[in-house]
Amino acid sequence: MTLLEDLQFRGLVNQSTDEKGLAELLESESVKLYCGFDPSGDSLHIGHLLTIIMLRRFQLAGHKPVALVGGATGLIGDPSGKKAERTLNEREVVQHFSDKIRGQLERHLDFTGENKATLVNNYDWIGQLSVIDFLRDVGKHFGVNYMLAKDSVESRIKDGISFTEFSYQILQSFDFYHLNKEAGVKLQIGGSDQWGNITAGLELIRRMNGQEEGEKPKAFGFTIPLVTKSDGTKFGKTEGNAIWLDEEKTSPYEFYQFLLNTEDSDVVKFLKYFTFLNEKEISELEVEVAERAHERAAQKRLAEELTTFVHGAEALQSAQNISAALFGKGDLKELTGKEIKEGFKEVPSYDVHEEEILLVDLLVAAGISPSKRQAREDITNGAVYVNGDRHQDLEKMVAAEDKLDGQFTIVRRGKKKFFLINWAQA
Ligand SMILES: N[C@@H](Cc1ccc(O)cc1)C(=O)O
Repeated sequence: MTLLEDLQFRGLVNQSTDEKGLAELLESESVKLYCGFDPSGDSLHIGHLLTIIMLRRFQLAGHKPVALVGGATGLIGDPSGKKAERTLNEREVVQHFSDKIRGQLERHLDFTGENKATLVNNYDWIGQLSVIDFLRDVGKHFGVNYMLAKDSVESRIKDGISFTEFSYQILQSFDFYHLNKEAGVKLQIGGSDQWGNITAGLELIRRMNGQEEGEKPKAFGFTIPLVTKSDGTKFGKTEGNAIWLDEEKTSPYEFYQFLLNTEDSDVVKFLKYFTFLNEKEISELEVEVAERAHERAAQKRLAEELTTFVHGAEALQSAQNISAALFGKGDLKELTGKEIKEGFKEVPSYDVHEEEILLVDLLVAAGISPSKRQAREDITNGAVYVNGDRHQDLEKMVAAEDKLDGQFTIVRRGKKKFFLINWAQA
């Protein structure tokens, strides 16, 4: 299978310029391709992951990915796919975001070997551009009508768009021209909302090179589809929060659980999009979904592959330990302090300042049982677990031997109400 055939199989081809020409090019040489990431936040999210993985796919097929950090374009703001004008971030903030994004790209791409990835920042060339040069040398090639007809602009005319965001497409076009001329980049890829900016860049390359319309193109554009879910809700969010690649913002455990919870109706598509499993492996998992959906083999594989890709094998192991301890046969007492913190981030917690405390008193103080009477009843009924062990003794003291990692005790009431007890350092 050629790279493009593989991408077709995965459903990853949204739009492409001159598909036949591109197919020929990709089969005949090692092609430099780029994708840009604007620093509009301090982390990339799971939506960006698809384009990062795309760069990897090209790289594995022998091509050379260039990841661009939009140090300059991030100061302007891409109107593509946005319903309203953005507020500009301070320069220092964009600088800080750029550093973060660059670090993430460095983690997820491969910078070794013959067709190693490279990183660039468009501030390095756009930052130098004088307004006179920009308007004379670049702006002259853009017709205002052409610019107005782009979706990103057209959809905003009614509610208003600043000259700043209106001009964004010229900057991204200039990047493509610059990278084509200076580094031999022949292909730009991006999400489906980037089609307008990418084709504007191709037009600029053609004009700057004095080519006629219809002449053999010097460069190509390619977009991947927007990730959609069968239930119509937005992909990449849980309870309104985005799934970030930064482990401080979304822990590997949360990331793992997010993928594990993929619907049966989406999981095969996501395996195709996000993993490097081949056609045969994917169709085997497809059979699993159809015949033994409750075992969630496909979801497990998806979660494993992606957690490893983003956070590494050790983090996957941790995420699985936490999941087992919380939902399965795992042992809470085997968890490290870090794993406990990750796994119990969302459960109610309570700080104890004493060295030890009577279990009955703890249940009341921490609000686990509503009254002392109820607390006694809960214990004698066998509804109370300390670190996974049931305790029915009303005299039970929670003390040193119940402190996990010297710091935590996990109390459970009933089937799945967890509470985290923090032993405050004396
Ligand atoms: N406009 C792209 C990012 C980008 C920036 C500069 C480029 O040259 C290319 C792409 C986005 O918002 O996702």
